[in-house]
Amino acid sequence: MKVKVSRKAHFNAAHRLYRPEWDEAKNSAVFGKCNNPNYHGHNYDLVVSVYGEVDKDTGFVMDMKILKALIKEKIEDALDHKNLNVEVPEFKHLNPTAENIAVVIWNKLRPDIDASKDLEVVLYETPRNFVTYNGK
Ligand SMILES: Nc1nc2c(c(=O)[nH]1)N=C([C@H](O)[C@H](O)COP(=O)(O)OP(=O)(O)OP(=O)(O)O)CN2
Ligand SMILES: [Zn+2]
Repeated sequence: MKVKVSRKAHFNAAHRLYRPEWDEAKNSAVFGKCNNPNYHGHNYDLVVSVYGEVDKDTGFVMDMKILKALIKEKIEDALDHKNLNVEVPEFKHLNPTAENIAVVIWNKLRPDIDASKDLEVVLYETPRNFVTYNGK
């Protein structure tokens, strides 16, 4: 029997969407207000889901206590109240779009989730804009 278990998390962070090799006119045309050189912030909501067999002895797919601690250590401590472009190494040369942030989060969590389980990350950049990544 397979079940999906999910844990919500939250962080806020600043970012700027731009490509340094493009001039200001092109960055402005493509990224609009998200290209503000003084950055801007979002309250990101995150849903991390693990899908797999329910263990017969524990009744768990994965212990939520462990998932909670993992998200805190690997994601919230690394991203919360940070300027993503300036302070988070993964975005030094990677545009911190919602898509790219979701992929970075998935890659940070994957090594600590049992290989027999599927991992999915849903990241809300605004209450109405959200992206999903499952490693495929
Ligand atoms: N495919 C993507 N498109 C956009 C991204 C992104 O990460 N991936 N990011 C942005 C901006 O950073 C930001 O999300 C602003 O988006 P916008 O739709 O303008 O949202 P609002 O601030 O108006 O807030 P809503 O609550 O969603 O209306 C843009 N595009
Ligand atoms: Zn933004």
